Amino acid sequence: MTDNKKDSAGLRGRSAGETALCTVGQSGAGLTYCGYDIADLAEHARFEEVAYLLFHGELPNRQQLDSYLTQLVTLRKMPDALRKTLELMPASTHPMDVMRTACSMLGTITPEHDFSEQQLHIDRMLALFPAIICYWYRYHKEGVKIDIELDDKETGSYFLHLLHGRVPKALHGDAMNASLIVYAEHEFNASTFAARVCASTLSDIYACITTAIGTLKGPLHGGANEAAMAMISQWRTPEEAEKGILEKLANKEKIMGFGHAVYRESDPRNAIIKAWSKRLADEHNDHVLYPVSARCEEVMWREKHLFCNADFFHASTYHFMNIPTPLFTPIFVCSRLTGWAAHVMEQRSNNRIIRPSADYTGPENRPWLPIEQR
Ligand SMILES: CC(=O)SCCNC(=O)CCNC(=O)[C@H](O)C(C)(C)COP(=O)(O)OP(=O)(O)OC[C@H]1O[C@@H](n2cnc3c(N)ncnc32)[C@H](O)[C@@H]1OP(=O)(O)O
Ligand SMILES: O=C([O-])CC(=O)C(=O)O
Repeated sequence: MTDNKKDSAGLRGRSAGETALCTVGQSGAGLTYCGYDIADLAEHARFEEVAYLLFHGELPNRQQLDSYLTQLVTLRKMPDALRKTLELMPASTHPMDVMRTACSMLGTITPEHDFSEQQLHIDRMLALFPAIICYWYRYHKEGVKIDIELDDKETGSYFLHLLHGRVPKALHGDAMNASLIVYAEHEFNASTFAARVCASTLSDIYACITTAIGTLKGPLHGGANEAAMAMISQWRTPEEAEKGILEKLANKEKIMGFGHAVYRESDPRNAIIKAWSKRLADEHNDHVLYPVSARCEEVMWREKHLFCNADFFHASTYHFMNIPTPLFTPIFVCSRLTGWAAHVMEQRSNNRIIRPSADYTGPENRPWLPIEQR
């Protein structure tokens, strides 16, 4: 039998290539995008500035940012065939399957013929992804065909406007902006690595992003924010939360939104998103969800030395903005698309097909056995 929990399982701790996009967990620099600290970006930048940084390696100046924002607004045009596909998908479809299918479908309508076109395709996805999920959601849940060609300049406010049918409060636009920034990029995480593997075969950009969406869906990766919401919404008081967490730990259950493959002591994004959760909890006069979440954090640290990752306080943050739980991971897609796309471009710029080896653990060579003798 294989020891499938050996230290190297899951390629943990092994370098699988180079990147100039991001550092994760280096001492003295918890998380940086192209050399900029995540705390500075989340406090001072707009998400589209960060997207530009990841795509071009440098922050835009005012004129570059303005023209990029305008370009993204002009790309908010849903092809008819995609609109019809969204209407045809069953209301019971998992929202991440909507994203995955719509991305793939977009690649049939506006295929990437040549890598020289990559930036336009990436920008089109960035412009359209919020509309894809909100159009599908509101069509199936409310029976309305929403107008997606709104003129909100920023992706986060645009998403909330599409979802709720009104211009969001500035506070909520800012919370979404910070959320999109902290989710944008994270080195060789599973979905990004999957995108790079796909890119390394010289496949097209829609194939790479579709691969990444499928990989992000799982509860051990992007799906953890929804799983965390499902968990915390069971509890009405911090005491109930403490009891519930202790029971889960006793049953050897994984607690979603805790732990990380790279960070050991804390996830630098947690302080940022937790602060947003607190601001929104105060705005809502909440005395349940935030204290319950804070108690989970305390108990997990005390019992297991496990800390909240980027997903945990996203659950309450999104909930306070009245975002339905099934849309949490699709929002992650709208953001991480920037990191995925930047990695695809980086892979393409210095490509060799990614093809590691495996340590064989199967039977020794054996003679062929005719079917009658088995
Ligand atoms: C955006 C993101 O993708 S962030 C990650 C989102 N995912 C989650 O929140 C899911 C919950 N967390 C986990 O499953 C894990 O912590 C992962 C997948 C993130 C990382 O997995 P690994 O790198 O294997 O974790 P690590 O090596 O630190 O695990 C050490 C031990 O802690 C345990 N552990 C890790 N996380 C948790 C958790 N959330 N709850 C309970 N126990 C945990 C592991 O089971 C392991 O114990 P074992 O050796 O007895 O099996
Ligand atoms: O890096 C990882 O393993 C998971 C991830 O995508 C993140 O934390 O944002």
